Formats: sequence, C-alpha cells, structure tokens
Amino acid sequence: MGFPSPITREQVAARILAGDNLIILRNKVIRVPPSWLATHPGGPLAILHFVGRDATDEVDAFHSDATLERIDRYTIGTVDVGEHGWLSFVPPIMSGWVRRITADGSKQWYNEASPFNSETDTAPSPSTQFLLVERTEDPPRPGPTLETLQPPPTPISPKIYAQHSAAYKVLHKRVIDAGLYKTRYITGYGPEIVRYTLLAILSIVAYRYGWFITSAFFLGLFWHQVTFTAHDLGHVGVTHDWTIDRLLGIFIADLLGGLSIGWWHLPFFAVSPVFFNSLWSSYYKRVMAFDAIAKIFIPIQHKLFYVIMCFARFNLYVLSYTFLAKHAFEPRKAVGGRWWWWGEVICLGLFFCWYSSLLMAIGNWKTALGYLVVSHVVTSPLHIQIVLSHFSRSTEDFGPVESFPARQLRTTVDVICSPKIEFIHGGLHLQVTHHLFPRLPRHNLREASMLVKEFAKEHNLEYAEFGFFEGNGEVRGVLKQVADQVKIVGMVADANIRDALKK
Ligand code: HEM
Repeated sequence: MGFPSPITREQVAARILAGDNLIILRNKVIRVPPSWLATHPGGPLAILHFVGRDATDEVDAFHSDATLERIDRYTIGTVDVGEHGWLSFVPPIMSGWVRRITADGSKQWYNEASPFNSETDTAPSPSTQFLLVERTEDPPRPGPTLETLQPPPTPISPKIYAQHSAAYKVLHKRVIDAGLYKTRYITGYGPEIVRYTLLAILSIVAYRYGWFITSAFFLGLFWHQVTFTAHDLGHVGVTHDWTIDRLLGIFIADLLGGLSIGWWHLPFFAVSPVFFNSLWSSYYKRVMAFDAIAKIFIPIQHKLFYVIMCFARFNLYVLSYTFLAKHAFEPRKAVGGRWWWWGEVICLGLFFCWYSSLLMAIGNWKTALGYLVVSHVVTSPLHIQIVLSHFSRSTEDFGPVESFPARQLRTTVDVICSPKIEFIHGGLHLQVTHHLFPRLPRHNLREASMLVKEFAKEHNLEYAEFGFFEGNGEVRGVLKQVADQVKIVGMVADANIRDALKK
C-alpha cells in the first residue's frame, strides 16, 4: 500500500496527545484500534508501554507470522526514521496518563499517578528511569503535553542502539533459517511426557499404599516439571497456534496445577533502593507501599529468601485468582473470545475438587497438612530459578531509547548446567535467549544461545551466566545490599528524630 507523504514527528505526537495509540514498526506508523487494545492477548499494557516508541524488535519477537501480517493491516502511514532509527517518545502511561471512559461515554485523559524522575544520573537510579508515585494534587493540565512525551536526556548513544537493533534483526533471521522455531515433539517433548507420566504414577502408587508424604513429594516434582511446559504454552511456543497452545495450557496449568495459564508471576522482594519510596504500579494499578510491614521485612529479606520461596506457590494461587476475577467482566478477547476464561475457571474448579478430595481421603488432618506443605515446598526450586534469572541483574531503566536486545541482555542471566540435567531447570536456565526469542521452542534454546553468544561478543554486550550455587549467592547478596540500605535509612531517620528532640 502506498502512502502519500511521511507523517511528521509533530503529527505523530499530536495524534498521541489526541488519544491515538500509535507505535512505530520499521518506518511504518501503526494505529492500534481501541478494539484491539482492550482485547489484545498480550494485554493492553504491553501495547500502551510502546505508544510513540519503535516497537519493531519486541513485536517481531512476540508474534507469529500470521499476527505480524494482521498488525501490518493497521498501518496508517510512514515516518522518516533518520540515520539512527526513530527517536522514541515517552508513552503517556509511563508518565501516569491513561484514557478513561467518562460519565457521558467519551474517552478523556486521566492522570492516575505522578512521574518520579531522579534529578541526578546515578547507577541505581539513572535520569532515564521512569517511576511513578501516587498523585497527591491535581495535574496542572487536563492531559499529557508535548513536553511529557519528550524522552529525558540520556548518556546512552542512539547510534549504538540502532546498530544493536539492526544486528538483532540479522540474528533473528539466523535463528529462523536454522529451523529453530520448529518444535521437537519427539526428541524434545517425548522424554518430557515419559518423565511427567512416571512422576504421576509414582505419586498415585505411593498414595494407594498409604505413603502419603512420598506421594506428596512426587506430586510436587510433577508440578515442578509440568510448569515448564505450561510456561512454553503460555508463550505460544509449542504448536505456535494460540488456540491449541492455550487449550493445552489450561489443561496443564489450571486443571493439573491449580494456577492460571493467563497469569503467573513472582513473589515479591525489594531489589532496588529506589523502592524506599512508595511507588505506583501501572501494572497492578495501585500504590506499592513502602509501609510499616515493608520496613520490618525488607531489612531481613535475605534471611527469609528460602522460607518465602518454599511457600511461593501459594502466592501464585492468590495472583492467579485475582487475575481471573479482574478479567471476569472484561470485553471478549480478540483471540479466544471468552472461552479461555470459562475454560480456566472450570478447570480450576476441577483442580480444587481433585486436590481437596485427595487431602480429605487421607483421613488424618496432620498428615493431610503435611501432604499440602510437602507437595508445595517441593516446587520451590522453580521459584528460586525464576528469581535467579532476573533479580541478580540490573533493575535500572535506561528509558525508551535503549534497544530491545541490549535491555534483554542487560537484565537477564543464564544458569550454567550440563545438558544431561537441564530438564531440572526446564529451559528457564537459558533465560537470556528466552527473553530475546520468547516464542522459541524450549528444546532449541541451547542451540540458539550459541548464536546469541556470538552476537553478544560481536557487539560488546555482556551475556551473563553463572552456576546455580553462585547465582544463589548473587541473589542473596543483592537482597542483603538493599536490606542493609534500608537499615541505614532507618538509622539516619532515628538520628534525625533524636537531634530534633534535643533542639
Ligand atoms: C495492532 C497491534 C497488535 C496486535 C494485533 C497484536 C496481536 C497479538 C496476538 C494475536 C497475540 C497472541 C500471540 C500470537 O498469535 O502471535 C499477541 C501476543 C502478545 N503481544 Fe501483541 N499485538 C499487537 C501489538 C503489540 C505490541 C505493540 C506489543 C508490545 C511490544 C505486543 C506484545 C505482545 C505480547 C507481550 C504478547 C504475549 C506473547 C507471549 O507471552 O509470548 N503486542 N499479540
């Protein structure tokens, strides 16, 4: 399709300020229709955080070819991207602005939070970092302005990031040409299915013989293992068909594991000292308070790490069900309509039936409690693994200018392990490559990681990896660092109060 003349940067900004959700893909301007925003399978926030930005690499990484063609249909024109690519705007949501339906049915800007930028450019809190805090007074204007959209000055070079981005496209092509998007059903998932079946049989047999704690142990191992396949399905990384992967995902995650495939997340720790303020989460739509409870627990978070990890699965239940409750009255998803929601709710109901019958049939509440605890605690290495791959790395935000590959490499780390025992880590140990190519079938990640390592070396980017035990040490180190800083902040505050009282 030909377009008359390129849309100017000012026109793009004006349309965003008027409420259009425009993203830049290569040199094309895509207008995401409001209907897609509400019903997007990856959620509206994924799109809102890319309004005004070049989202080419992210969009290529997250979508199937068929979806990419569909996205292309929403092109409304082209832009001149310049020598170093499109200089991204700051999406309105990152400075606290969202669109809301008013009483008369029209959509207006609403300021849900205030931006909190660091005035100085320090390592833990760069000037490019966009954090939000609770809004305490009415905004001076009824909507975002041209100024709000301008990215803050950054010491990072757009030229270098443009080079990374161009090289990522070449890398992605190499991964595709090497056939790494082809799922290894027999050699990859074959052994997985045998392993899952064996663990399930061991759990059932032990239960039948009355060896309840042994049965709970194998059930925990079963959950630990199947979660990796649920994770693959959540990323549409098995059949690459959203409907089939979602159906399989609902069966495994919801029916067998009691968790929502539409949502799973991490237990919470503070990993950045910037958190010593209460922050507004544009994801949870609430203030993440640095309150009295946080002040008690954060100073000892490194000591509680493994204890919390043991019970992390309970947190996943809470978050899963909250997610489904919030989506109960949402519009139909563009893919999957509403059946995905009903499928999840019904399968979760069935999960509670089979698991609670299992506990009740034990006939002794102490053993039943032991069964509940053991089956959940055994899954804890999975949670530790997820934390390792993310929390020991940088949490700084270099703003919308940083390229996708540079950000993914900077914020993720691999856990080194022999291919013979990698089923224990279930592919999540190759997190760097997974974050660069989320739809890539898990059993091809090792081969792809070789190409990513070459890419990182060529572009002077760090491909971080550590051993499992070293990684545990790193994470506890980060948690302790932040804990110590909270203690210091507390001591300074106490000294100030004492001084004030003396005066
Ligand atoms: C008109 C624009 C868009 C359309 C029509 C669209 C459509 C879709 C569809 C159909 C899926 C399901 C997976 C698939 O079938 O490929 C999906 C998933 C997803 N999309 Fe989009 N999308 C759009 C824009 C974006 C943008 C700008 C982002 C942000 C970078 C984004 C991020 C995601 C994510 C994170 C997922 C989940 C994938 C995963 O968990 O692996 N999408 N999208």
